[in-house]
Amino acid sequence: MTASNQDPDPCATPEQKLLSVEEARQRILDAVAPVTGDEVLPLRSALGRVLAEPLHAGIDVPGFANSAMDGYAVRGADLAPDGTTELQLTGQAMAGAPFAGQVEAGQAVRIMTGAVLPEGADTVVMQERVEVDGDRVRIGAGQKAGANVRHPGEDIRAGERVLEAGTRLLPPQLGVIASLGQAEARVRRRLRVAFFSTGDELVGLGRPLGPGQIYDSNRYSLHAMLTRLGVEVIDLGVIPDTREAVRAAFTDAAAQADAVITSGGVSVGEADYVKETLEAMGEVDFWRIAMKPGKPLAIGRLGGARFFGLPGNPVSVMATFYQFTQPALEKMMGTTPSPPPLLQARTAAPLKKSPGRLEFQRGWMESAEDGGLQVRPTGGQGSHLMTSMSRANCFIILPAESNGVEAGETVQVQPFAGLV
Ligand SMILES: Nc1nc2c(c(=O)[nH]1)N[C@H]1C(S)=C(S)[C@@H](COP(=O)(O)OP(=O)(O)OC[C@H]3O[C@@H](n4cnc5c(N)ncnc54)[C@H](O)[C@@H]3O)O[C@H]1N2
Ligand code: MOO
Repeated sequence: MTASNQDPDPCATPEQKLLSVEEARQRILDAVAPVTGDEVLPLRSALGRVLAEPLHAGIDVPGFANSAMDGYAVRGADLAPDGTTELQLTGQAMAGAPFAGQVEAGQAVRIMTGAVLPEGADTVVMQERVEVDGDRVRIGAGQKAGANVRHPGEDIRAGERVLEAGTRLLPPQLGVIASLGQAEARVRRRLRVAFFSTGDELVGLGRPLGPGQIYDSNRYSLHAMLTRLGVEVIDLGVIPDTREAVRAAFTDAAAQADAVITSGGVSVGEADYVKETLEAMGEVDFWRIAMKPGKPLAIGRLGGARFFGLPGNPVSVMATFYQFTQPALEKMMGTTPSPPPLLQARTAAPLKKSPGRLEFQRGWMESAEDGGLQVRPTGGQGSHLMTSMSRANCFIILPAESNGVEAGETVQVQPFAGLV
């Protein structure tokens, strides 16, 4: 927090009231609703989809009492509390091939993990605790009656509501549904999201750059974020900067999508056709948010579709998508937005910041030697500098009023990714 950290914020406009990130997120969430429509899908096609109705169990899981260990099924009452117990081996129970008889007093049955617990037995002694000599089984002292048995319905009871409507079907949920023997799930229809880029400086990949031109990279990061979110991606390409082309693109997008996303053209620059067309065709608000990157944002409606006009700078696109668009799209998909948890980490390097806007700096967090979390910035923090984003695994979130952080101070971090 030295004076040298207080570089002036080039985007600071103190005369204007900026919306807080929290207020903007809440307003956007309040404005959207889940889309209607569902379909039945085989489980293998349902990854990432949202359950349209609660899922009830048709069977108990486990369906029968079974062994948690490879060992010997016995009657607990036979186990001598202080000495060795000697029993007679009378058969075997394999997973999928139950023992047909009954375990009587003084008897034991060889049993494998997952095999049905034979009638009469209520306990499994793991084989490491047992000596076998022909058909004699000797069990050491200290084995507990009732041990190593998995009970019917211990995980799921028939009739129970196992998953709520709105649950995202990820690997654990698909595993649970499969354990119930259900081959299909009723899920919400896929959300349709159209997006395109505008700007005469933008060139598609693989073409040579003319003077003042840049490659259209935002459409690729947007495509990737939308694909990971699990929506139907409608990529309308780069739209030329003419009134007719922009109008046609918006009409096309609104006709086929639930949400339309653009990047660029939402700040105070010379009026381009995006702003003009939006105002003519829909209801759109241009907001200024107290965050960096990502101050300007256009939010509204275009025909039946929701509109998200993200700022053009490449890091701003990603930061505003993660903070605003993703939660809104998740709500439209019928699920509850689940932002990554906010963690505390010690910064390994000083972090520059001017007071004014909440900042989402890009960082790399990892476990420190003392077991805590440590984070360091990944490079230049300008909203046009994508390499610092590409080397990061988290945002370092610095409060609006902060004027920088010294190495060793604790900061808030938000990881980019969870487990698949
Ligand atoms: N006088 C002011 N100027 C700016 C302000 C301000 O408050 N007053 N805000 C700045 C901030 S913050 C941002 S963010 C940008 C946002 O501007 P726009 O959303 O209008 O975006 P553009 O001007 O169209 O583009 C900004 C920047 O991003 C590049 N860009 C645009 N599209 C793409 C794309 N598809 N792929 C890669 N890069 C793209 C574009 O070339 C510009 O460099 O405004 C500041 N200015
Ligand atoms: O806020 Mo802008 O999005 O810094 O570049």
